[in-house]
Amino acid sequence: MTSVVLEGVNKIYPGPDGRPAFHAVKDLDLTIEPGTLVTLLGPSGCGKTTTLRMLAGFEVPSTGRILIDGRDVTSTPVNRRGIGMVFQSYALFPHMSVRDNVAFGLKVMGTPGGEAGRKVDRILALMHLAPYADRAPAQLSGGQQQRVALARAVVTEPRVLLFDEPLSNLDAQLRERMRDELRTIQQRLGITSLYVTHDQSEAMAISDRVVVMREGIVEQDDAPGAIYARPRSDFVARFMGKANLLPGRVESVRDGMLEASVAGVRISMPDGGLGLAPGDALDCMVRPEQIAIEKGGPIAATIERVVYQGAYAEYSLDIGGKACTVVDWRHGRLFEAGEILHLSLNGASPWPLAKRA
Ligand SMILES: Nc1ncnc2c1ncn2[C@@H]1O[C@H](COP(=O)(O)OP(=O)(O)OP(=O)(O)O)[C@@H](O)[C@H]1O
Repeated sequence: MTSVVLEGVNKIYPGPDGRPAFHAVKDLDLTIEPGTLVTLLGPSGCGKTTTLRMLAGFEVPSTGRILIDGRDVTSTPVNRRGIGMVFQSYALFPHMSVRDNVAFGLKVMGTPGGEAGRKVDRILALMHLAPYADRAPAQLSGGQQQRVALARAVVTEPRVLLFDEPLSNLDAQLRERMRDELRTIQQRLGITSLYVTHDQSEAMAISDRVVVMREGIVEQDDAPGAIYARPRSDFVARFMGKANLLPGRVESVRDGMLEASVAGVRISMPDGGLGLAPGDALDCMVRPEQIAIEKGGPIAATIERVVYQGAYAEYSLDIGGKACTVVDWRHGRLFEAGEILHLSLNGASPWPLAKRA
């Protein structure tokens, strides 16, 4: 299995006059361990696609190196990097059958007919595409077309697979199914992969590691669970889902844990490496699903807005002038705007986000 390393990579795009104009990727260090899938996640324009295109070979880094299996490929042409790609637009050949689309890369590589046929058949079966082998792409659904695009990318046994928002053209339900299929295939074949998306739930579901980018800089590079539970910045906390930032004050710090008074309740949490000391003010992050609505709970909150979501209800609350969101699926009835709820942080895993002045 293949490793990928981007080392001190910068990309500065030239302006119309040819002079350096836009710093799209800044001092990027990124390692993709063999067989794993790493996702670049971030808002539009943060440099995800530029990074992917540099790894593919479509863009040349302004400075820095790209290594595949320890070999410097920074100036190796696209077709010699052993990379397979899956895009948002499936980019299938419309006049060719599914089988010929999938076989195309093998043909270009000069794989002998018999061997190519066997490889194509194996991939078509693996991807449940065998019944459609003789159809044209236009006779397939969007999901099936994307599966053909994936089959075409993996049949040549690339060392690295790149995905650029591959599911964006699919409707929500199909997107979820394809996401799971894609992950299963990637893991089964053990192909080292880089995946680009701006959808946080897709990133969480599919990745071994998530790299959150903002304005060309890596904000955090971590396992999905760690990024969600222990974000390193306000930006990451909010990008990964709804986050309540509750003000508090540090009471004590010991052995990597701190005790703080948050919304009038004493709770303990990791110190988050923030160098906090007793008396410091802090912002403490608590995810909405970690706050329990509980009779006799110590925090009183007024409901401002209710959004019913079927499986759960989302409540926008006011806690002494501070906005807070809670989700609830335990109670049979919906609470209403204006009602007072009592909340408990028992069972929550709060996380200190920032020291406040
Ligand atoms: N060829 C180019 N010349 C100049 N600037 C560019 C060029 N390509 C991209 N950029 C700029 O670089 C920044 C990063 O672009 P990039 O496509 O990598 O972002 P992205 O995170 O993939 O965004 P999106 O999710 O919208 O695709 C953007 O501000 C973009 O305008």
